[in-house]
Amino acid sequence: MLEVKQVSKLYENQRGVHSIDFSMNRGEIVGFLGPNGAGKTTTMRMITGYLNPTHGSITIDGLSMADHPKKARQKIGYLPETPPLYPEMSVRAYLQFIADLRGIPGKEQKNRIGEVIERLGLQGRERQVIRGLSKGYKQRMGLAQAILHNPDLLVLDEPTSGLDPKQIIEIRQLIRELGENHTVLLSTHILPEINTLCNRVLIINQGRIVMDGHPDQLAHSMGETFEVSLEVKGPREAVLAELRGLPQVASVKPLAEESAAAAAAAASASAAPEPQPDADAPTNGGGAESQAEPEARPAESDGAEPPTVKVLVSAQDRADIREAIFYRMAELRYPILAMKKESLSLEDIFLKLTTNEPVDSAADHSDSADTDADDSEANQKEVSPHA
Ligand SMILES: Nc1ncnc2c1ncn2[C@@H]1O[C@H](COP(=O)(O)OP(=O)(O)OP(=O)(O)O)[C@@H](O)[C@H]1O
Repeated sequence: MLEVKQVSKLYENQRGVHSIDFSMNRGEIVGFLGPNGAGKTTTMRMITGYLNPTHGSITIDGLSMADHPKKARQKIGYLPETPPLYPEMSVRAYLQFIADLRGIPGKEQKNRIGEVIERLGLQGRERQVIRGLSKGYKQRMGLAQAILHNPDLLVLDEPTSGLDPKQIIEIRQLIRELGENHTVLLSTHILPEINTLCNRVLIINQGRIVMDGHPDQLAHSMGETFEVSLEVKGPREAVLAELRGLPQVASVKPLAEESAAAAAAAASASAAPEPQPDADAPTNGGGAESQAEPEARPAESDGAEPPTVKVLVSAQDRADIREAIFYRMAELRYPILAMKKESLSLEDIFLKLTTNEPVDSAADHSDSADTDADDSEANQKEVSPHA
C-alpha cells in the first residue's frame, strides 16, 4: 500500500530525516512513535505530498508521489496536528467545500457527506458553526475531511493530542473503526495509544527508524530475558536458597523495597538464627485443607508471621520457570502471595532506543500495578522527550 524507500529530507540546519525505509500493507494500523523533533511530522508531510524529499521515493498503491502527485494524493487522507478547519463555516458547508475541492462528483456529494457525518457522530450538528464546536468535535471534523474522499491510506498526526480523557476514548474508538476499512499511519507521543490501537510500531529517533515490529515482539527481539517477580511468605534465606537451586534459574535478586525491608529485619532478628526449611515437608501442594502445621514455617512457632520475600527471578535461555517455582514453594509450604511474568514495557523499549539510559526492567517492578494501569484507555502517560 505504501512504500517509503531510502527517503531523506535535509533542512538547512542538516536536521530532518535520513534514509527512512519502510512499507505498509493494506489493513495495517501502524503507530509512529518518537520523541520531539525525531522526524515524525517531516515523514508524514512527505508521505502526504506536502513536502518533497531531498532523496528517495514514496509510492502509494503503486503510484509515485513524485511522478503522479495528484493521483497519489487522492489515495491519502491526512489529519495534520492542527485540523485544517474554517471556523466561520458550518459543519455541512465545510464538508461541502472539501468535497468540491477533492473533486467528488456533485451527485455523489450528498450521500458521501451524509455517510461521513453519521460515521463521525456529527448528526444534529450539521448547521453548527465550527468555531463553536468542542475540541473533540473539531478533531472529528478533522477526521471527517480526511476520510471524505474515501482514501485507502489515512495519515494521522497526533490525533488525540490536547483532548480530554473522554474525547481520547471516543477518537480512539473512531480510529479503530476507521482501521477496519483503511490503512492507518498515526503518530503519537502516548505509548498506551500504540498498545490499544496498533498492530505494528515504528520508532524513529534523530531522523532514523530504530525499530519496526509488533508491540509485543519488540521486547523479545531486544534480547529480553524471562523474568518473574515473586512475593513469597517464608524464611528469607531459605526462600532465596531454594529459588537459586531450581533448574534453569539464572539469578534471584531482591527487589528494591525488599532489600531495605530485609536489612531492617536482619538487624532486628540477628539474635534468633534463621531456621532452615524442611525438605521433607508434606507435598500436598500446600492446600488450605491440610491440618498439620509444617515444620518448614518455624517463624509461626513463636507466634510471629514469617517475612514476605520479594525477589526478581531470571531464567536461563528464556525458560518459563513459573511452574517449577510454584511447585517447589508449595512443597515447602511457603505461600506465593504474588507471581508476575515481567517484560519490557513499550516505554522501557522506547527509552532504551531513544536515550542512552540503561533500562533495568526490575526497576519498574515494584510498581508494576501502575504499569498495568497504562493500558487504561484514558491514560495519558506521555514519553518525556529526550531527543
Ligand atoms: N521547516 C524546517 N526547517 C528547518 N528544520 C526543520 C523544519 N521542520 C522540522 N525541522 C527539524 O527537523 C527535525 C524533525 O522535525 P519534525 O517536526 O519532523 O519532528 P517531530 O518528530 O514531528 O517532532 P514533534 O513530536 O515535536 O512534532 C527537527 O530537528 C526539527 O527542528
